[in-house]
Amino acid sequence: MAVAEQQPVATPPQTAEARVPTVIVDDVHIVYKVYGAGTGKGSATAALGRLLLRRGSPNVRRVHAVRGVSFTAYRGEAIGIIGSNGSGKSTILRAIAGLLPPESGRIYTDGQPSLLGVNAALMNDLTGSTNVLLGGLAMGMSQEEVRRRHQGIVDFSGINEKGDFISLPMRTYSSGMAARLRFSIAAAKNHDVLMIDEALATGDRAFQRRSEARIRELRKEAGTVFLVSHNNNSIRDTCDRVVWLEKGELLMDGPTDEVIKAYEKHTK
Ligand SMILES: Nc1ncnc2c1ncn2[C@@H]1O[C@H](COP(=O)(O)OP(=O)(O)OP(=O)(O)O)[C@@H](O)[C@H]1O
Repeated sequence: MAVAEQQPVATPPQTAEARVPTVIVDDVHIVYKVYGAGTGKGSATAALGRLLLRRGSPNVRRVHAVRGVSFTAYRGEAIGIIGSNGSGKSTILRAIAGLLPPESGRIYTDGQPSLLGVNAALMNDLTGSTNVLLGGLAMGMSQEEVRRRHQGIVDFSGINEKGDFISLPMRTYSSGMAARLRFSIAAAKNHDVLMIDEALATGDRAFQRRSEARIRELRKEAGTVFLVSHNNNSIRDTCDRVVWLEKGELLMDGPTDEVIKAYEKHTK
């Protein structure tokens, strides 16, 4: 329309130029398929019969864990992901990390997202020290770089505060100690997108403070940090934005205080 064409083109707000998207989650659905979940017989003969008749297994159960979730994360943001047990928080992180394919919808990422989960694989029979080396190499550091950063990583983890534990096998560590070492190895590198699943919950207050400070640094270095946690204080201290999932759906996405207030009201 002629009138519309004469309208001046609106200039985007200043901040829009500075905001670089790092992760775009667009109407994502994630479905787990659980095999052998039914009550039918699981015998080899029955399976062969199904193969011959070209029928699927009757025992596949579908768990629709994430339902139509959309949001965009920007460089320099720390985003908390909250919600009750089983609401889909870990699932969405695993999908952003590329470990789970969405059933439908799309996920775009800029740079390589790293998922630091409580289950991140370190070798239990190897010493903490060797795990620092292997973990550093696995993240793409050179041997020289890992050697240079080794002491810093050990100090950050606080593993040696009560004796020389770093030279003992990881299986001698408590779950909290192991989680602290995992976080310390991962946080030694600058990440484009770092996703942390509950790792902070296991450390003591001093370690939590160090981790929160490191997360702030990572953000300054232009990364994006996602933090899944049941600890609202951790989220408050670290994140400026929060995404609230419930039963796989996005209930709220906004400034930390607003979303946590609504969540606390909901859970009371
Ligand atoms: N490997 C799996 N196979 C089948 N279903 C799964 C699997 N992992 C998770 N689920 C289901 O997907 C849903 C979401 O689980 P998810 O672990 O993402 O939740 P969460 O919000 O991280 O929970 P929590 O706070 O307890 O860690 C749940 O219903 C769960 O039972």
